[in-house]
Amino acid sequence: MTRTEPAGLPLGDDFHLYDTTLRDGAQREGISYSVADKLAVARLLDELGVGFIEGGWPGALPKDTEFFARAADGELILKHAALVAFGSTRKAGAKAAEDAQVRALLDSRAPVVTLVAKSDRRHIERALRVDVDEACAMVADTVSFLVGEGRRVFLDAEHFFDGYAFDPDTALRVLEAGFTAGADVVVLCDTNGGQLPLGIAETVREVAARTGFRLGIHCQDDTSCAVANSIAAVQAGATHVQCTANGYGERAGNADLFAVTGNLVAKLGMDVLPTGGAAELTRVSHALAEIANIAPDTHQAYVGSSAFAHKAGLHASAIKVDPLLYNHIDPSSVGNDMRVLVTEMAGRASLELKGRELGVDLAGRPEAVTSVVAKVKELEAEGWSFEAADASLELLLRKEVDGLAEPPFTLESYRVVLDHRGDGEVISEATVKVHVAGERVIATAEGNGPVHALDAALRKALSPALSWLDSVELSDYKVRILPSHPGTDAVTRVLLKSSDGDQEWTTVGVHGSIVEASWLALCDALVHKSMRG
Ligand SMILES: CC(=O)SCCNC(=O)CCNC(=O)[C@H](O)C(C)(C)COP(=O)(O)OP(=O)(O)OC[C@H]1O[C@@H](n2cnc3c(N)ncnc32)[C@H](O)[C@@H]1OP(=O)(O)O
Ligand SMILES: CC(=O)C(=O)O
Repeated sequence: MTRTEPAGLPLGDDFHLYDTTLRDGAQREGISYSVADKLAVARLLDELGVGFIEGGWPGALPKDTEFFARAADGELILKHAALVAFGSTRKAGAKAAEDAQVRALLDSRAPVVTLVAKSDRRHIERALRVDVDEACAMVADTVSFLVGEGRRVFLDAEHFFDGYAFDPDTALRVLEAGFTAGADVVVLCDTNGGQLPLGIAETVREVAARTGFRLGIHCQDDTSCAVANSIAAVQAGATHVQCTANGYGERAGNADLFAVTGNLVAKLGMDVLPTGGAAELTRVSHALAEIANIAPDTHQAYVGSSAFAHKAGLHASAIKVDPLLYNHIDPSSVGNDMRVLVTEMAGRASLELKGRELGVDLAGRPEAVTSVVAKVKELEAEGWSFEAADASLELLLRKEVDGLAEPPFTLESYRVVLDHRGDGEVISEATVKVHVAGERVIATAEGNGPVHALDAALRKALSPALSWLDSVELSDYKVRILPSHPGTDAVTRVLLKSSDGDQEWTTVGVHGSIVEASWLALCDALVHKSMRG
């Protein structure tokens, strides 16, 4: 097969890790990147070491036009990646050289252009409203024009898998039109995301055998198989894989860059990132979630904060022997950490591992371990939850193991009243009576709610004696009402996150009253701080 070679651009790269967060990822409902966001995303992806960053569609979206202009004017210096402009082939019946959208791709000054082309005959005839000859001419004309202008061109064959199943000859003719005109890679797209891995692998293998073209893969996630489909395509011979950060994308999203990369590196042994890049996966995933303003998915494979969190006691007992017995990889190889959760599902091994993490020496203390495990199970049955409240768990553990030092204060009583005034304002007032530094102190304070008032009164009572108190702030407060079991009342669980500027710690309180549940969590927070110093 003869073809026009792109002028002066490298073709020797064996495998392409291609990111389209800034174009296809931005098609996710709820994402709207500013130009500054786009530049920040591109810098992070480049730091990670992807080979190609698709920056958007210049000429179609003003923000994307500006992004490419600012990038080319020096605001984006890429060390690893090449910047890619995305756009469609020329319009039917026109000339590529005169098509405004095609010219905008050149004007973007991006060294690489990815063109989207329809390869399903039904789309060609019904959406483009042209015949297959004209569809192929649109591809060939646009590719050869851009290659002639010195651009490296990739061709995204939209709806390829559906189109190939419906009419393989048409689908292959579109690929051939692109490849012979000089496209470096023809990318088989599962645009509707309806494929499954075995079918993808079979088609990729068959197309590779029939054409000999360099193939890429682009999978949407409508069957929740985009990552599996992408990996299957690579195993079947694709050497260019398109993904988006955290799987952001139209509808159900795209293949997640972090899972795809994790699999390529850890499972297939492919060096698709520069040295040290894999260990950056978790950091970059979270940083990109921050820019997209989407909370990270804690259960995301490889990079989620729960991806290596173990709750089951049986897992912990094996992990104690060797962490790899229950982890599919070393979490640090992708920049993540293993965590052991102590809950009602814990066994002795879970607590021993947690003890190591918290710095509590449990060696030679089997009775204490057994007793704390039993206590945790008992409390969790009543509605307590320690998996997110390490500080309360540590207090429980230390009390059993070495007996806690004297708490910094003891409570004699507290009282909270709610005052609904004539003008509609609701004020809470709390009085606490505590013993601190050998004295009995009574303090009263107001707050905008009962817990706020109680916290304020306690601080007023304690701060003359406890110098560190002012540094402690409540940084998060979560309340959950737990449904009652037959014959019991509902209980309230409060999780309190505290911070002293250096560290954060979480405590838990459970009671039928939200005020008492909050008080228990608040006391644990202060006792924990005084113990840690
Ligand atoms: C599978 C994907 O995700 S591909 C990426 C899709 N991304 C986007 O669509 C986001 C950016 N899109 C846009 O800003 C606009 O849709 C634009 C600027 C591209 C086009 O806007 P408009 O000119 O108003 O046209 P509209 O969006 O209604 O329709 C698209 C036109 O492109 C044509 N078209 C669609 N695909 C192709 C293609 N591969 N090659 C050439 N023309 C195409 C359609 O037939 C239609 O032509 P018509 O106007 O003659 O009916
Ligand atoms: C190109 C693309 O985004 C798709 O076919 O899904």
